[in-house]
Amino acid sequence: MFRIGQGFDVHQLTEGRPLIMGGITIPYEKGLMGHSDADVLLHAVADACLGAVAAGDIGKHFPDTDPEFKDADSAKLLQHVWMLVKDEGYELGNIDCTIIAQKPKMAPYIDQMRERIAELLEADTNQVNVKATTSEKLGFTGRGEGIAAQTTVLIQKIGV
Ligand SMILES: Nc1ccn([C@@H]2O[C@H](COP(=O)(O)O)[C@@H](O)[C@H]2O)c(=O)n1
Ligand SMILES: C[C@@]1(CO)OP(=O)(O)OP(=O)(O)OC[C@H]1O
Repeated sequence: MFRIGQGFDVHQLTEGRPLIMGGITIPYEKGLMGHSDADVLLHAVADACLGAVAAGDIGKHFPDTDPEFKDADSAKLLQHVWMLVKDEGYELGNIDCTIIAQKPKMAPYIDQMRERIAELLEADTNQVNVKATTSEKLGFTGRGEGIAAQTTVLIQKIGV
């Protein structure tokens, strides 16, 4: 049995914060603003996983009004989400992610992100794809005001 989920997230770029994408810190003059570490890619992955098991979204599980999640490591949030998926009896089929960012260039860091996401989802790197696109200087991503990420995940029932 298969289930599919999709996730989408946006965070604003600001000075004075590290840029963390897919669990990897990327050298850049700005970082993403948020209650947590604002890892927009891991948030989209977590939302896709929650969607696949009809378990709501990360705001429901980790409210941004809760001081416990202030500056939270999004990798830890995703590990918690993945435990919920596993508890339902599923493993990863595959996951495909898109980062929408005018800058910085993500290409040099894509494989590290794939490896980290695979580790968090207890899967092989070849089950994880991460890609990046600009929005051709259009809209908030194109103006460099923020970064968006979207994800589609397929999970499959273990042993079926
Ligand atoms: N932040 C980004 C955006 C894009 N890339 C890579 O560049 C390719 C071309 O991007 P277009 O938006 O012009 O289609 C894209 O396919 C990515 O490989 C990137 O590394 N980082
Ligand atoms: C992750 C959480 C919780 O710290 O906060 P943010 O980092 O602001 O992220 P967002 O994607 O806006 O929503 C989920 C939040 O509840």
